[in-house]
Amino acid sequence: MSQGMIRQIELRNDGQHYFEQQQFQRQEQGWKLIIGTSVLLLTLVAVELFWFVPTATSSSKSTFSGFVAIFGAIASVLWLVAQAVPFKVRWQSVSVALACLLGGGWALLFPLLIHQSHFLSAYAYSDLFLFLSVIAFFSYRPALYLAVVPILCSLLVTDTYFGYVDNAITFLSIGSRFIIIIVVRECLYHWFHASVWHEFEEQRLRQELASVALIDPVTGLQNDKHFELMLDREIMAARRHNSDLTVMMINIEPLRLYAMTCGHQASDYLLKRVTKGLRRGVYRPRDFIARTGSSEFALLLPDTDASGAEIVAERMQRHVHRCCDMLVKGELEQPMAVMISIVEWAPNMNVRTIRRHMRDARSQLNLDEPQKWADSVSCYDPVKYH
Ligand SMILES: Nc1nc2c(ncn2[C@@H]2O[C@H](COP(=O)(O)OP(=O)(O)OP(=O)(O)O)[C@@H](O)[C@H]2O)c(=O)[nH]1
Repeated sequence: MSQGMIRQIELRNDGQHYFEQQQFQRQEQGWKLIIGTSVLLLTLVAVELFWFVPTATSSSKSTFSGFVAIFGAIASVLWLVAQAVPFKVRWQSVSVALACLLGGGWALLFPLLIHQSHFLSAYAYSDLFLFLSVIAFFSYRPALYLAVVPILCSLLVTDTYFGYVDNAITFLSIGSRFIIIIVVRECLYHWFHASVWHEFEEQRLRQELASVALIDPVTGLQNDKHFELMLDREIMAARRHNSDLTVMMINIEPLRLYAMTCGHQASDYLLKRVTKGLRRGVYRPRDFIARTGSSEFALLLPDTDASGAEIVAERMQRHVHRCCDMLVKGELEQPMAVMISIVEWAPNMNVRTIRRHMRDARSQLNLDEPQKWADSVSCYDPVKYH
């Protein structure tokens, strides 16, 4: 879960990119829907033509069979090509090709069947195909129009040519179908757009919350939870590369006394000054500082042994004093004390043992006795302690 969370934070998409991704996915579902619809409708036509229409001539049956064979073969080849090309190309050019083929195929089949067998169910099937094309291709306008316009034209041509209904009514019905297609497409598109943006915002918020949950709100440093994640990561890296790793624990007093005397606002300000001092004390980008308790900080120093860590510790003490001494002296009798314990990692240590050593090192500092507070840098030796 922890690795996943970090990866999620790193993966910051912008909204437009996320929207396009969703459109690609929607398009892929659309092809499946429209191919399934075509197969179903052709099966229905076949069943009706071969078993239920007495007027069906043998030439119309063979026209239909030949047509289905050619149509099916082209659609299958196109589908196979679609699987081989990159997703983005597939989404646009293959959608257009597939829509053109399916719409054109229906538009051609439809007048042929009516002409040869007076197969009037074709009207209902064409309307069903129109309706499902709108649902399938609404997220990509060119594909939608290439699927529906040929069928609308063939309805118009068939009716006008064969004179099934009055011309004016034909134009009116085709026009109204077209208006319905545009309106339904716009509604679906706006609904899709709104829901994708809503989802994106939700995802962004979740990422933000996850990152906030790893940061201490007062100092802006990473918190104890994040420190543990990083400690785990750095232990794995040190083990893999056979390199040094040092963990430093920094207790700063009298932070609690300062908070009790001067209030929380002043104490927050002092904490920010302490943070500034700590940040100035480290130079390497991989060094990781966290606030692990109310007056306790921890520092991870990859590729650094205990003697290197001592150099960093003394530098940190200097910077913290420079940033905070004036502030503390003005309010308290007690001088500022920066007490640092260093734990050097050894290959037999994991997060739990390091944590335990950190606790032991802390207990050696006599933090409960203010008269003993003074600047110190000590290297914790687990062997000596136990
Ligand atoms: N992790 C870490 N180690 C440091 C830092 N500064 C000093 N050290 C350690 O102290 C040793 C001696 O430090 P320096 O006297 O500055 O010499 P250096 O080798 O030029 O240090 P770098 O420029 O940090 O490589 C280094 O080899 C490190 O082990 C620091 O900011 N971060």
